[in-house]
Amino acid sequence: MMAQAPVEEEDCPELIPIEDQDQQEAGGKGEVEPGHSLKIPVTIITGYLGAGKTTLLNYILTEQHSKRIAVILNEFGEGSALEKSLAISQGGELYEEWLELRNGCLCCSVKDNGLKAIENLMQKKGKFDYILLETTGLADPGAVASMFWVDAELGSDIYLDGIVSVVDAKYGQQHLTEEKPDDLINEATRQVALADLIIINKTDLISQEELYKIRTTVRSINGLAKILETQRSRVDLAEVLDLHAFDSLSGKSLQKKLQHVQTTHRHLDKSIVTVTFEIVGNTTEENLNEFIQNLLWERSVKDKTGNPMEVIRLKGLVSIKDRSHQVIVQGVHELYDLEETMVNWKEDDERTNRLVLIGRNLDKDILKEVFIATMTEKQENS
Ligand SMILES: Nc1nc2c(ncn2[C@@H]2O[C@H](COP(=O)(O)OP(=O)(O)OP(=O)(O)O)[C@@H](O)[C@H]2O)c(=O)[nH]1
Ligand SMILES: [Zn+2]
Repeated sequence: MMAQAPVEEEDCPELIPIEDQDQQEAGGKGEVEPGHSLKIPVTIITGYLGAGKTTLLNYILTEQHSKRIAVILNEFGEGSALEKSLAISQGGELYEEWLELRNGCLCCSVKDNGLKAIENLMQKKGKFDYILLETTGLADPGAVASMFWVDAELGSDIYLDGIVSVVDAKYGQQHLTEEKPDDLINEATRQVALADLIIINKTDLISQEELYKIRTTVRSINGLAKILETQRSRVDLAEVLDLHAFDSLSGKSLQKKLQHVQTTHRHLDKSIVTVTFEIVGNTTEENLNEFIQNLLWERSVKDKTGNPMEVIRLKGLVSIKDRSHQVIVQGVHELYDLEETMVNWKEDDERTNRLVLIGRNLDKDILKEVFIATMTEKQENS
């Protein structure tokens, strides 16, 4: 599975074992559940060709001195290249090591091998504190994300922290509106739709008006992600790292965010949009699973003209009957996950379900109806 390039041992400093205790106390802020901090976050950095992904990586590596970061340049989907370059920063130093991954199929076979390769590397070199993964400009980050989004029960040492999407301020508009054959969603749009954080980079190259335009386009696709504007991908690292976008730790912040989701009405039926709704009451785990599976797996939920709704990303906080805590719902492509948050419903709280869906052919009214129907149907039965 794993092959090393000839130049290795002499050039590469060995990683020093982490002083677990100190590290956790320094970085943990006490809000991390036990066990969780032992896992290593992976941030996926995506964005169209030349948008500024590598610039962002380099910026993070030079700014960040307290963490040992492994950088993975992911060439999935680029020809038949099986080798992945891996650079590890230790106090700013960079060195390279080649990993060979079999990546015949993007979604499935890479999944295990990719993780295994990183885990092997950790065994050999000691643990990293953080993993940054740059996808190619044409990658579908959803496929890459599913590779890392594995259940805690599977015992992986790694967890998906967030998806960061870099948008080229100058050419982004063009990339995002490009039409693909066969009604496919273009890569740039998919990358924006899936992002937890969007960085509009190269703002030095455009006017205020153009900036407004690209920001509006980005926002209309993804109404949930935070948007930053940068030159040379210079960002506040706290905005990029440790987002916990995929786990229950984001429960509190998501609650706030969900109240400020921006949704736009667009007439182009092919466009990717963000839809959000809130329904008062309780659902059950069974109902909720059914609702999500109908959307993501069966594709049986249709819009007014009979087109199946296509969901790229799904997020929500829901109230499940007889559960004291709010439950977070996460979906990327066909993968989804329900997880109890640490936020509990107070006695006099009104129990509600707030969902955000990003995708195409999404009709809010129909979605609401379907959600409500599933709730009441089962209530009658029980
Ligand atoms: N003018 C300007 N140029 C930038 C900025 N950020 C990055 N660049 C330049 O844009 C080019 C592409 O940047 P990269 O960071 O390599 O972009 P990338 O997304 O990693 O590109 P690929 O991996 O090839 O898809 C480089 O020449 C950068 O120096 C910026 O804010 N303004
Ligand atoms: Zn790059």
